Amino acid sequence: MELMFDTGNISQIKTYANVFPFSGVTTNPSILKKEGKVNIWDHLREIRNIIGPEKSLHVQVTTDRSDEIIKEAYKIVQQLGKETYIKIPVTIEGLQAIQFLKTEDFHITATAIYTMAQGDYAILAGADYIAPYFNRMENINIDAKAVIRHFSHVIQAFHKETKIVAASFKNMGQVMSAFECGAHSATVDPSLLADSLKMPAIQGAIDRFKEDWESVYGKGASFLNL
Ligand SMILES: O=P(O)(O)OC[C@H]1O[C@](O)(CO)[C@@H](O)[C@@H]1O
Repeated sequence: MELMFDTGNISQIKTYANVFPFSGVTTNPSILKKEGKVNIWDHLREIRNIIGPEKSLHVQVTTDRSDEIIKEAYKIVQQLGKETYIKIPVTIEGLQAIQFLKTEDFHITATAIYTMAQGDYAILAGADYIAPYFNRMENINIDAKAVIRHFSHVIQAFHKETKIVAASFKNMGQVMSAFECGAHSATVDPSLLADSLKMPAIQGAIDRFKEDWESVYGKGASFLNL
């Protein structure tokens, strides 16, 4: 089970990097748009520096033709390191690029996945991760859970190495459902993760512990001053 941060925001990554046990950072052009017209290589290098060498960084290509996608992949690894995951939408051109890049030992995250067929092609092409779009599938009445269960079954039944990084979440219920259906990983906006710890019931329980403790040992008492 893995959690990834679905953000390109430096301060958000810094804030939550020491809070959540995360495995990597995923970006796409829409996520990076939110940062404005930054120097993109400096920005992505800074993300890499913050998360360190062990965690994965997923960067999406911005072109459509397979030859351009391949060139972009080379440029991305030249700028950010060979361990960078190249995110490629599963289209005819994208699939062609994925197959080629796997022969060159690139790390690939196949993305923009709405259907079982798209994911299956990417698994067969040797993608390291496939990213099914949970919320976007639900928005158009595709059964996201069935799609993820299908990928999980295919990967296990045919002994494939591909991992499912479920993506496009609008609430934590969707994230938990994705894991229950067999996703290995989920990429989530860190503020959604933080919100899941801010429930009034959690704070209520903590307040009660404090109240009980202080009723015996006095206000402000803790193991530090007893
Ligand atoms: O529907 P949304 O929130 O735009 O999400 C699209 C998803 O696509 C991805 O690019 C897939 O990895 C994620 O970064 C993102 O979660």
